[in-house]
Amino acid sequence: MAELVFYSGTMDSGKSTLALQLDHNHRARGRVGRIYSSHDRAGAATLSSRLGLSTPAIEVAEDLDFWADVVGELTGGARIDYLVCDEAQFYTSAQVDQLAKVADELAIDVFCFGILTDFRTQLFSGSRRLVEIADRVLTLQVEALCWCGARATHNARTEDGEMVTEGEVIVVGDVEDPDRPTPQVGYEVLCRRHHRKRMTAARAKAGALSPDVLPFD
Ligand SMILES: Nc1ncnc2c1ncn2[C@@H]1O[C@H](COP(=O)(O)OP(=O)(O)O)[C@@H](O)[C@H]1O
Ligand SMILES: Cc1cn([C@H]2C[C@H](O)[C@@H](COP(=O)(O)O)O2)c(=O)[nH]c1=O
Repeated sequence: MAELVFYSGTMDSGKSTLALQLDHNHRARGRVGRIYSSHDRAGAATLSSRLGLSTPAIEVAEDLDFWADVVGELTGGARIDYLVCDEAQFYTSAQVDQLAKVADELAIDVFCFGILTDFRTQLFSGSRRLVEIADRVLTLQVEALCWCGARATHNARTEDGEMVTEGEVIVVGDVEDPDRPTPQVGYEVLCRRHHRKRMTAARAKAGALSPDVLPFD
């Protein structure tokens, strides 16, 4: 039985690396895959990892129909054993339904990778649908860490180091180096406690300059 699997984790938790590794392992055993991504940081029609590896991919625009795309390829004589779908949070709910149909009706394994929630802590459309209908939802084992050392569970958007909670849902970007002098729009992974308090690494550093007074709130 083919499966629809959702690998999820915060930004910078190794999802794209795992997607590339999974594709490599399947290809090494003679299986044929089809790779999709959406709004990758390295540009359109690419699946890239921060470890430096990347591969061409089919760009998933809002009007891409996975079912039609895969059936078209098969009808043209291509072989497809599995799909790798990165940045799946950006897919529409209907596209995730199409992926489920591909798994169920065409016996093609579908491996999706993506973040669960946006910078406002709300589920992305694609992730919501995947949580609802995937056969398995797996959390990545390599945990990204908050600046305090706790497991990072939230993706914060920052402007000049300050966390923001309003704006467009999709803004392609990267996790910032907190030591960069004047970062513009970027992302930082935080634990829930520090996301609630809007305490980014930059703010924590600024706060450390004033003496600690009990209670530490
Ligand atoms: N220089 C490095 N050395 C070792 N590991 C690194 C290095 N740079 C990045 N990584 C690893 O790569 C992970 C990010 O991989 P990536 O696949 O791009 O993440 P995601 O797709 O989840 O955003 C980091 O969490 C870290 O484990
Ligand atoms: C939280 C959040 C993220 N994004 C963007 C930023 C990146 O381009 C991708 C996540 O990629 P990664 O491989 O998991 O690091 O998503 C966004 O557009 N909106 C958000 O709220």
